[in-house]
Amino acid sequence: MTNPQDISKAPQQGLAHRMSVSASPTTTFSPPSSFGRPNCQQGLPKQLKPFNTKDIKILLLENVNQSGKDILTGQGYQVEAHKGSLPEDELIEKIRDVHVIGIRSKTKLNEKVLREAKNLLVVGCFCIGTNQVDLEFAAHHGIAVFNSPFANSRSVAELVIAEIITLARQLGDRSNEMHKGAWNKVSNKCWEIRGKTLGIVGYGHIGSQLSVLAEAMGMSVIYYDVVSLMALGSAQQVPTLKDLLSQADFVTLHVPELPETKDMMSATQFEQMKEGAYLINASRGTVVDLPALINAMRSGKVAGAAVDVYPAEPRGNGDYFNNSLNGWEEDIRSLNNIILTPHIGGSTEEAQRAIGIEVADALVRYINQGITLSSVNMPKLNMRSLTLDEPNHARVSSLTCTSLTATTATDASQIVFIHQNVPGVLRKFNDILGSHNVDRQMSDSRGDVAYVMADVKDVETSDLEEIYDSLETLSSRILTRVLY
Ligand SMILES: NC(=O)C1=CN([C@@H]2O[C@H](COP(=O)(O)OP(=O)(O)OC[C@H]3O[C@@H](n4cnc5c(N)ncnc54)[C@H](O)[C@@H]3O)[C@@H](O)[C@H]2O)C=CC1
Ligand SMILES: O=C(O)C(=O)COP(=O)(O)O
Repeated sequence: MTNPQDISKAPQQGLAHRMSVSASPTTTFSPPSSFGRPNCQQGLPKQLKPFNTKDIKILLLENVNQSGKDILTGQGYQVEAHKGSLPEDELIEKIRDVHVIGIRSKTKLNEKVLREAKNLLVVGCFCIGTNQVDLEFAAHHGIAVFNSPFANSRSVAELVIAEIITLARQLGDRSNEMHKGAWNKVSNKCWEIRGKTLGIVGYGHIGSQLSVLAEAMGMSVIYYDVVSLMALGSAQQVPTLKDLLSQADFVTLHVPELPETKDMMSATQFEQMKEGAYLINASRGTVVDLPALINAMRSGKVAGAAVDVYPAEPRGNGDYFNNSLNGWEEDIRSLNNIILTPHIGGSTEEAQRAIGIEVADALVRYINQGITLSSVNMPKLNMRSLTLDEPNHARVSSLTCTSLTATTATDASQIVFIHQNVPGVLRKFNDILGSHNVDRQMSDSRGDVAYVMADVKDVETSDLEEIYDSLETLSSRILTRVLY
């Protein structure tokens, strides 16, 4: 096993001493010795960076689970981890230097921040939602984004089940009263949930899982979604949100943050709800107009609510949460029968451990081998055989976590070229590679960004550098990487 080499200092050694970097305890990825110009922001100074695993700098924010950190440090990457998110100016300062950033739902990677991320190759969202990242800007600048699409779905669904009963029985209020020494035994407006109708808005991973659990407890389930989706059990899709609101005793929201879902529940929609119905929001804070919810609760139209997500959330634990953060005039905390939780829908040991593994594995596969299979903003490509690799992760999870591991099936050098999806690029790409032994090649596009990978056999480092330099001159180029 050779020590990783800094190619910018000793490029001639890259091929002769093929890298087999310290084997990760969790993966069998082909570790790269590689070079590329991760500085993909057009117009910015070029920067040659070696990508030996120990040179990869990773910034993890928002308390990413140890399972993920272990995988990343196991690869030899430099990992800096923070418990909370960072103020934007600090984030900008730090993101300039790193190749990889791992975040959860709070850190906003908007255009302003990403523009500064001159070395950034990839973003790992250690959560489901990716609304906090400007995905298009990232793709256009060669930054792949990965998430964990369903590892915390069950946790959210279980929380919602707990909240349905808690609201129906006013458990929050009774508990608060007891904490203050007040015995208040009431049955007025406390209900069983058996036979009641649950209206699910957004029948995706979470909504459909919830549907099954709710039916098991004797509820009738209706759902509204913008696409026609197969009903699980006896659930029924309704054609409009209004239909759902007029029939549901409990309304629960499971849509992503999108322009179309902003204030999806506002004064008009609260009016359309049944008298004394309940609202649960564990999706995104922007989906509910909270002042309108407060009015609906004060008028008695809405008998209770559970809110897990807010338009503006504190940066980390210990930070004060109050109205001024969101600019509401009325204090949501003064209402009866309202459960307020600090965005904990996906916060279980099981979910966080599974997310840590899934996203860290995706990052390793991308960094080391350019595999974009589960990316949310890049064409999905892989040229390596993937194997299900359970034992590697037994250490971090005894649950159902399996991991797709890329095997080192080739001794070829790999060229990764992210480019604008315009006519003629593949011809130019193949002209550049033409005189070499191209073992395998794959390409795909997603909108106006395209991705091509090629395995090239029996090439000298000097040839790879020439290929690299030639690709860099193409006007369509977004990012070139050479992994070997
Ligand atoms: N509170 C928490 O800790 C967590 C919150 N979330 C949030 O929950 C959201 C939903 O998660 P998943 O179920 O995994 O997403 P998903 O993508 O599997 O399902 C979302 C569903 O919403 C539907 N949809 C989109 N726009 C809609 C609209 N305007 N009207 C009606 N339906 C619409 C989609 O067609 C899809 O079926 C995530 O995007 C995330 O923001 C996710 C995990 C944890
Ligand atoms: O997975 C999601 O989208 C969530 O909202 C959970 O976010 P978190 O990882 O708890 O910040």
